[in-house]
Amino acid sequence: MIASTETIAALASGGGTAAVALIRLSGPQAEEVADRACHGAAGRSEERRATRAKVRDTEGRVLDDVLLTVFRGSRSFTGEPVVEIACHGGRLVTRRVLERLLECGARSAGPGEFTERAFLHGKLDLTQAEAIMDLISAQSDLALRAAHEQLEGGIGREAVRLREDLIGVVAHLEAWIDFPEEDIDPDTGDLFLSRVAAARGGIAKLLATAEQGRILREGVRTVICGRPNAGKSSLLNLLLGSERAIVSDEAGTTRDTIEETIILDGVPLRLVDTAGLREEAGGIEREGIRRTLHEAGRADLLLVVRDASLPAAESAVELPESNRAVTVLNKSDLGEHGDWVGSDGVRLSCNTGAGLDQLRRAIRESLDLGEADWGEHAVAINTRHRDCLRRADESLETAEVLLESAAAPELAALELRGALDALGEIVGKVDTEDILGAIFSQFCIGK
Ligand SMILES: Nc1nc2c(ncn2[C@@H]2O[C@H](COP(=O)(O)OP(=O)(O)OP(=O)(O)O)[C@@H](O)[C@H]2O)c(=O)[nH]1
Ligand SMILES: [K+]
Ligand SMILES: [Mg+2]
Repeated sequence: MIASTETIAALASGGGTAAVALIRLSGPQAEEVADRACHGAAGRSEERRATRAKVRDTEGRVLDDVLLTVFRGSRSFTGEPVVEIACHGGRLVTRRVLERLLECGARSAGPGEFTERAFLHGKLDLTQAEAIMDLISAQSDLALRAAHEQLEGGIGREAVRLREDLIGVVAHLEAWIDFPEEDIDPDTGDLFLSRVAAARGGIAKLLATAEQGRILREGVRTVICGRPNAGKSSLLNLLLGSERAIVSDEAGTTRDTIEETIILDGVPLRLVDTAGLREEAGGIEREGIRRTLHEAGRADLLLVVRDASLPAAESAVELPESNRAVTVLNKSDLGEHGDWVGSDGVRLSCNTGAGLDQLRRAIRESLDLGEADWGEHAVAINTRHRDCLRRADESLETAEVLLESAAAPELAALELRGALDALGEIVGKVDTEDILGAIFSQFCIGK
């Protein structure tokens, strides 16, 4: 545990005008600082009980009437003394109260400093600290749920469990290297291998949630593309429920990409309307088409819109390969051209809205993102976790090869330690103490 010497202060609530704002003080002098600003009110107040007080300037004039809550000892969010001050939420009044606290001995907190202190005091692991950010920035109910599960330690626990299993393996292997005369089971080699394989299985499971994690945090990049006048902008507007993009019967209306986010069954979709694709375009339109192809190339999902009242050849488009694409056969209200009979695709009319439910279902199915599919693993890793897990897995893979050949157990042990470090990074812990602890408790070597 690391004791901070400075007391930090910052506005914990949003910066706009509101009825109430929350200012947080944290550090060894939190109570003294509040007492100086409020003439002893913090010291007189009961712990974890909101108490009325007045914040006063140097001349004793009242700056604001506030509610103080004092958290003594380590029973606080940061794990150190904290005073929370609920003041009136005007911009000027919050600024004056905060300035007064700085005059009384606090310093301005840096970004994330309260959470960092909570981590340093062992109140949170790194994944939980990250979950706080996810929680605040969640755009959908599903993202919120994932953030809550991560905050409750879902990912951290799994990383710690994997790591503890491996600590046992390293301890065993190192004991075997250091004390070859000790009784070693002839099956030990196989046992090592099976435990490493089990750890890799656990890592693979977590890694499999990376894509979901990205989608929850960033949304599904959904690019609407097709020939001019197929009804792409009409589709964007229909999905949004507002007339965001210009719709007209003039081919080439949309020149630049337009982006908007919708939530579909708890999953954010970042919809991108694009310029229609056609060969004969020139000038600005050609630049628009270049952008369309660029967007299509980095899409998670393509919505390929075709005017089904026309012959198929008139709405054909060449697009980058995509494993996720939904074909929309638009303008179904005009009657379907014979070319389309029996072909796949969602029949839709942007004019009447007929087929919208089917389209929503088709999108959901193409993404495997139904709420039910997520039930078991609402926790989804972020890119930092993914990088740590990949490194851990690479080390384990090398260790497996070394263990199989039984040629260099020292190198295998080194690789395993590399994996432990990478897993430890996920929760923010890297040390060797626990390996030593495991050796002594399990093997009684010193006897
Ligand atoms: N009848 C009918 N007309 C539609 C439907 N959807 C779009 N339209 C019409 O088709 C024309 C083109 O629609 P847009 O949404 O501008 O088409 P777009 O694909 O965005 O066209 P560009 O931006 O020029 O590439 C407009 O006149 C729309 O009113 C539909 O479902 N039925
Ligand atoms: K158009
Ligand atoms: Mg358009």
